[in-house]
Amino acid sequence: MSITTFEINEPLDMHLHLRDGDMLKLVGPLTSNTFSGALIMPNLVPPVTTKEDLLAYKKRILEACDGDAFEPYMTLFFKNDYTYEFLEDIKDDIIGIKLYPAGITTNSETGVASMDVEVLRPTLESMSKLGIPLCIHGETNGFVMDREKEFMPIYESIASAFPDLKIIMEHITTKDAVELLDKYDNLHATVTLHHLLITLDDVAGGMLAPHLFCKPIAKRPEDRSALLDAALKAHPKLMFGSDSAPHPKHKKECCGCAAGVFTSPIALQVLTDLFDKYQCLDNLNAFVSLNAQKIYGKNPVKKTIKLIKKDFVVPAIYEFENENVVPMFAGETIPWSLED
Ligand SMILES: NC(=O)N[C@@H](CC(=O)O)C(=O)O
Ligand SMILES: [Zn+2]
Ligand SMILES: [Zn+2]
Repeated sequence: MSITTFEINEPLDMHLHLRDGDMLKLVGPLTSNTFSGALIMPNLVPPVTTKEDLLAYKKRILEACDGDAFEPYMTLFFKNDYTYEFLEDIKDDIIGIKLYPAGITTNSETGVASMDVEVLRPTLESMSKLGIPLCIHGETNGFVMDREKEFMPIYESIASAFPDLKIIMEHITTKDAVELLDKYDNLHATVTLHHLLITLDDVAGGMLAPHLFCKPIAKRPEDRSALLDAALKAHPKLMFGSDSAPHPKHKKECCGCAAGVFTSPIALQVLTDLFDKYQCLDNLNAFVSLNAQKIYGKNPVKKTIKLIKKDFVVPAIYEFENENVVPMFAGETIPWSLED
């Protein structure tokens, strides 16, 4: 008999871009009304690098998510000159520190210039001692389809040099990254919804699909299958991280399209559909909450989201004041809805 209702407890999105200003006011509630918590990326302009900015940003997020039982797990933008004292002082306000190689993705210009372990050693040593997890956007600046694969030796060098440092390979897109997960105890990963669904063909195989363009770019069918296998069995070192990355419509539908797929408002419905199709709904709560709770040692606010197998027509666009954003599956019908 086919399942027609499903419950997700304490859903967590462990990789999320909420932006700021009106965009934050637009997208914040689209996460906070369904998720218990989310790991908030620090790539604002300028990036979040001080305690003052971090706490002020957290306050703006909580205001935007008006009254929802929701916890933003804050991250700091990695700089190689953070002192031990600074990190010790901020450690209880953050869930981790996000490292971007300079210029590799949206608003990462002030990221690190070198991924050499010796160059990064002082900061990583402090983080390791203080128990602060390191989240990484793992791409080189090589050929676009090879950037993540080429980053694997860098993950290996950091994982082996700092065995006590918790490392999260963010938004993995390749079979290589899935395989690396099992090689080092201290390596974990997030995977997005869109990378479980699409390949490069969906982005550029026919008419160009700017709303599916993101970093890292979607890869090959064998990569998608490896990611999907790991997600469907709720591999214990893998967590859901939507990487929902809103950009206004005019920045997506133009020459020089910004990278990022906006999935927050449809993520839980489409994940339910996907896990249902493969008869793996029993593993969905682990993938979307329990694994992250264990990896990060968090005890999220109680929230049960009820889904029903009923068509939902995804809005063509979400708007607030002067901001707007086009979601994945805009204008399409998806088979699962949130219960009203
Ligand atoms: N994923 C993306 O394509 N874009 C993200 C940045 C990132 O997560 O790399 C963004 O902030 O827009
Ligand atoms: Zn990234
Ligand atoms: Zn991201």
